Amino acid sequence: MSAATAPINTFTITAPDDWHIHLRDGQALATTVPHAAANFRRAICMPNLVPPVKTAADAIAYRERILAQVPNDSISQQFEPLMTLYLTESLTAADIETAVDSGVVKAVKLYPAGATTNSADGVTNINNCTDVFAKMEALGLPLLVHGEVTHHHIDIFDREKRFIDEVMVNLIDKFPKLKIVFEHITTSDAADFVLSQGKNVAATITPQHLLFNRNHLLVGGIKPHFYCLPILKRQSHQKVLLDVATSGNPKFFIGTDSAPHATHTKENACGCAGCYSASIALPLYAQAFDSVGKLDKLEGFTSIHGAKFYGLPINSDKVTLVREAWQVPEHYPYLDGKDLTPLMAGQTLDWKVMPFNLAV
Ligand SMILES: NC(=O)N[C@@H](CC(=O)O)C(=O)O
Ligand SMILES: [Zn+2]
Ligand SMILES: [Zn+2]
Repeated sequence: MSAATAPINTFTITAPDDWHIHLRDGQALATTVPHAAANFRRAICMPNLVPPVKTAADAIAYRERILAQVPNDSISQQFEPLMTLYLTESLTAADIETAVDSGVVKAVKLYPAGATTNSADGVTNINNCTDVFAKMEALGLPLLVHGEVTHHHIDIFDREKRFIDEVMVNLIDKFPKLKIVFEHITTSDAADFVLSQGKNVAATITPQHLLFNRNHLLVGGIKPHFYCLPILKRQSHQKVLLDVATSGNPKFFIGTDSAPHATHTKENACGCAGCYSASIALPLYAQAFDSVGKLDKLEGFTSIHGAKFYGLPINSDKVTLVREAWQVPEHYPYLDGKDLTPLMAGQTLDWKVMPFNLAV
């Protein structure tokens, strides 16, 4: 075999961040924070707690609860939780100023009411948020969007596309300079839409939407651990997501959407939406990029593009990935005597993050 075709077996990249994670609260933090802190230097922490993170004061208090669970080792100690506010129709422009002044709030999250887990307090009429959007646009505070319409008559597989047509287009029309992250995009429509917009519009992509499609969820029996929102789409969409993620375009970056739900709430007649991936996300992304021969584009996606979009410095330290097969744990302890089943539980992955013991 010539040197040019020899597979890469170990490589080192700038330490990654996660621009979309759910750490939950209370006892859940004892499981989720060590995984996040071992694998990411910074993480945008989603505000869909019960009750949600609605004010700068809530965000400051939540940040302290997260920091209290960061392990003592030198890698984890670098972990910086970046906080978000949950957009409600009662949030005001003054609240946005307070949030920016706090220094801990880095974005505001828009959940259409009823679109996903803990979104009941979200936005019903986006026109009630114009003052908030104007202030965010003026101050450069990003709006993070769960982009799905919620009308009962719209097919679940069409909800992202309909959101683009019915909401995103108008939003950008009214606030052309607003920084927007279209979170966890799942369709070629969303990828094309982001590509067609200016630099202020970017997108996160989860590992599951790069590696899987709806066949993985539904063929040969229903697989609740592949169920998340927005739902996995057909393979043609997966392919486009993989194309844009591995293209080197800075509009697309990591956002694991790691979203823990206790095993019994997913393996259930009415199973919760969300895949837990914080402990395995980097190997999963490596696997996805490797599958199309684009490992050289991984670092931009995991460690550079997001920081630049948020106007934050690039991490100065590095992580090493090694090509070595290992088995994902069947579960992790979670909450009081419950457990948490990660994505790919019991399956073999090709890549390990070093130091391995810390990461998983
Ligand atoms: N992605 C999911 O399926 N679930 C997330 C919510 C979200 O990000 O939409 C959760 O909080 O469980
Ligand atoms: Zn979401
Ligand atoms: Zn999410």
